[in-house]
Amino acid sequence: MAAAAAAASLMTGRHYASTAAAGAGAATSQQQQQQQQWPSVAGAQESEGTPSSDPSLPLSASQQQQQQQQQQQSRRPPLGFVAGGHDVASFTPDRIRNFSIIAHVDHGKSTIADRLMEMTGALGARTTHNAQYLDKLQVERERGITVKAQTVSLVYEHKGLPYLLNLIDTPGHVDFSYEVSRSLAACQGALLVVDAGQGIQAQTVANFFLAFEQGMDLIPVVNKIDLPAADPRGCAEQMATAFDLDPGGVLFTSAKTGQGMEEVLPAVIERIRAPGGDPSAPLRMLLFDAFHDEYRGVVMLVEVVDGRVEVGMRVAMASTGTAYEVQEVGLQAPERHPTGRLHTGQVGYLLCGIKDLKAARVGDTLYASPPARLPGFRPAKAMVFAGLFPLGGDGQEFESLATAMDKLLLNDASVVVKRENSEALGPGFRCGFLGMLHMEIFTQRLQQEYGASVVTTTPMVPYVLEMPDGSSRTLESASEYPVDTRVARILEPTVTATIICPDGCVGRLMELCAGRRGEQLEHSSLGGGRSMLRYRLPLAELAGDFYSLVKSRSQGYASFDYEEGPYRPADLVRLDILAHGKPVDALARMVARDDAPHIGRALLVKMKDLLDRQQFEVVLQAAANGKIIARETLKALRKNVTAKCYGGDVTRKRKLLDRQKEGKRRMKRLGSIDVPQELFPELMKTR
Ligand SMILES: Nc1nc2c(ncn2[C@@H]2O[C@H](COP(=O)(O)OP(=O)(O)OP(=O)(O)O)[C@@H](O)[C@H]2O)c(=O)[nH]1
Repeated sequence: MAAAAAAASLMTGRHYASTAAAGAGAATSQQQQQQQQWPSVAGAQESEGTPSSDPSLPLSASQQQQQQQQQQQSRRPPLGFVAGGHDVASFTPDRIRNFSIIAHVDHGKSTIADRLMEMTGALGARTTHNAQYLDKLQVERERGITVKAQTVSLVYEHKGLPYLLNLIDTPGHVDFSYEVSRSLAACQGALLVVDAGQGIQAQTVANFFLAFEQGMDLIPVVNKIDLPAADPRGCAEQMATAFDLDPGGVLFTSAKTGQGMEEVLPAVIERIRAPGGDPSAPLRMLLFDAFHDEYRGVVMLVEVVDGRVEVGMRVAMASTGTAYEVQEVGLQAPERHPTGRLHTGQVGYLLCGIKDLKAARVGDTLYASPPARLPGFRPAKAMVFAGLFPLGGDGQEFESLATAMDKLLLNDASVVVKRENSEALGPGFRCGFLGMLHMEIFTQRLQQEYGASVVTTTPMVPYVLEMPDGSSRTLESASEYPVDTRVARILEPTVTATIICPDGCVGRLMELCAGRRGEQLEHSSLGGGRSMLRYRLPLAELAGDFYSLVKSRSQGYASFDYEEGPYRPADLVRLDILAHGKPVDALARMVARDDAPHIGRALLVKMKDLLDRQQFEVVLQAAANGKIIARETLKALRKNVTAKCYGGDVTRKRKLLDRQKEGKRRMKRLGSIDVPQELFPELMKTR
């Protein structure tokens, strides 16, 4: 722990102050010199900016704020230096490690990241909340899952030498493996974490292969060894067998209690190779992530592959050739910490005052003079399409949705977007997502982070239509399926799904897959009471409640992952919902021919349920390829919401009417009928 105690924070002065004291014994003379210089920086600022005042008088709020700001500035190391007194230039590639943490969902990546930050002083005595620091997005905190990869730089002293460690926390869910592969491109190694109570899960296998394909150095970690049900040795053996790793090299940790955590960073330094790259070569940087800052424009996260970047330099994007002046550059530690420059092998942020959100393309190369382009990322392939429309139909709401989308797209480059016009919902966007969860998260982030109100239409997978003349085209929206023209064949995307579960659940999960048009490929035993099932399933069947059914049929013990499979012929029809005899384009969907009658009926019943506030009679019908297969009539109904308030209690009456008005504002006009916003997610779940 001596090394950990001597480790220094990069950023927060409070932490710097405490770690500097703790590490004073180990500090080098350069460090001490640097530490001594900082108070004089503060002193200079005080003498210039602060009017002298009587120290015995209480400070006003603005004076307190000013004092706090000055204290913060005074604790900050000068530009080019990081706390601990290290010049950023002293971190030559051999003293840098860029690593990631990969694991199945919930196996403890973010908690390990938090613990490492705490150990190196990057978090210090943080008390504000218990959620993981790197899970910054509201949606991440609410759902307790990581959606975006995050980056943080740590300084850690090992065998008397300071190292700059760049840690990238990654998401675990299958829908976000695109984020994982992007983060891995900026790393040379990873901690492969497994929960000691659960062992290897489907996403552990998928992430292992992602890292393995990129030739990364892997450190196996068995986490949560404090759990009563933990089987650390068994898990280590599983990892050694499944991934052909040395069982002696497995680390055992509890990120919760801190047990074994002191071995992690020394292992990172000793077992993960330093970044390659040539410090004397012309500058080349890989842009591996970006996000929008309201005041500073586009913030780019980069790995300096060769050379060095400095404030004032001009850098150009390889894809467009557009050049920008570097305004600020620094490390994420975990907040932005300007250093004035970044050297070969370092991972940090870059501000160039870019306002055009489309100018920074993740995966692009940035250079100072044209060198060879770095390999980018494989383009993300959209597997689920859905329409996104503003809740209100006016042009202003559309514009604000468009702006919100641009900002979010910068931070989530995996979404494919094009403009769409719906007869029922007006102007909006057709978006392609990596999966269902990805779609949900994207819309939730639009609402939470950018205040956009959106209506999402029923998601659809991309079908291929083969026409009798031999031509073919991709269908991304069911309303575009030609019911009047003969289609020779419809091909649908499939996936190869892997389910790992306790032996006792196999029967129930097989039944679930068979009911979803699944074809069994493999059923094998993994030993220790666990089985592996592999199925070919139509991707469309994974929409809706599939994940939750896998979980409920295995009491939460099964894990599920999939990879893309081939396209297969399918017998499908276009299912339309008609209001007053007119198809509502936003509600069209493709379904298996045999399922059309019961899905059509279920949709009408659900709509009738949700639409009971209409003020005139509405005829609802379902049609399969243009042929009516079900019908429901919604009687005109005017609820007198104030009926209960006889006796003339005006305030109560007004409250009720206000609530009714509020309800109306959340309505969306679909052709001639008003529907509540909840209609769309409810219909999505119906099958
Ligand atoms: N008992 C115990 N619980 C732990 C340990 N590490 C993490 N946890 C808990 O496990 C849960 C999941 O931890 P996270 O760190 O969010 O897991 P994650 O892998 O980052 O999850 P995703 O980001 O969603 O993939 C949380 O409730 C943690 O408090 C540990 O060592 N012991």
